[in-house]
Amino acid sequence: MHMSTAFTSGSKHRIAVAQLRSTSDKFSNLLDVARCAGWAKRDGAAMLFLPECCCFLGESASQTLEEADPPIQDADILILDGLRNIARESGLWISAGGIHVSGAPPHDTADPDHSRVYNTHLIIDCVGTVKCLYRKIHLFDVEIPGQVSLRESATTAPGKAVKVCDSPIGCLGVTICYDLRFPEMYVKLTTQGAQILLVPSAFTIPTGTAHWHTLLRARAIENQCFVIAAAQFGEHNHKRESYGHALIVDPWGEVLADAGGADGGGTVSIDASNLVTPSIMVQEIDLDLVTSARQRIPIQNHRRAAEF
Ligand SMILES: O=C(O)CNC(=O)[C@H](CS)NC(=O)CCC(=O)C(=O)O
Repeated sequence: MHMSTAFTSGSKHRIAVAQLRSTSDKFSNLLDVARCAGWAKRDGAAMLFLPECCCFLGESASQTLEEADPPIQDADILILDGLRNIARESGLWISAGGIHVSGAPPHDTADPDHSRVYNTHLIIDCVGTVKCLYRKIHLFDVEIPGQVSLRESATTAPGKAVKVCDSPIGCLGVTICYDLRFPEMYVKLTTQGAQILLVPSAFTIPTGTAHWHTLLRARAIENQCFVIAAAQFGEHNHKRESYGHALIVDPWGEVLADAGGADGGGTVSIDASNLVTPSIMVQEIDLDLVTSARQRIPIQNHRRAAEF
């Protein structure tokens, strides 16, 4: 079992959670990330959380494949180097909720030219070292007629390993977006010591409107963890728009901060017309709330899954 928090001193930590409108312009996206890091540092945060597609959101499958970062061990990596430099310069730890990394196996091994990417969530420390690399396991292949049509597996190969990562703010359970709908994954992460579940996302508007808050609060309540969900918001290109509502939920299920969306509803902005990207929400979280939620209702001791 992975026990947490060699680094944490005290139970209270300031975090910054970003809401971005990323496009296929990597330099502009990295500038937005750098601005967020500057604000997070100014406001005394220890760690910055970025959404899925934080540095690139493609306009087509072929563009996503062509523009992916090369595998992590290679030298010249535009996005990873940019993120590392931002972490070093700001002294922040960074959760980069999703970047595309090439080198994944093709759909069809008989067609090796058609390779794919891994949708990769990196945890980078304050000196620029990659502390954790998680490859998205559940891929969003969903067709809701007239509303949503996305086939992530056309560009992306699934990962196979769940990951927890120690950090200065606690033990992180590292996931991405659509993983949110698979609760067994979060139980596993919590059993491995996670205190804070990360769900960086680029949710669609119809599915976000119907499910986002409920699913995030459920994962927080049933695992008695904080949930941090950085988010994409707004129009990325003529085909793609995201729901927004970057969220911070405490282990009792209370929404501590909500960045809002086109439907309003945020705790930070008064109304939807005030929403800007990039933006961050800075919030203090207290890990004692994890302990107290687990003392109040000892779910972990009552689990009987092995018996049925
Ligand atoms: O473009 C990329 O490569 C990044 N990947 C995404 O944006 C992914 C797959 S298309 N989006 C989701 O998983 C949305 C899930 C969702 O909206 C839900 O579960 O309802």
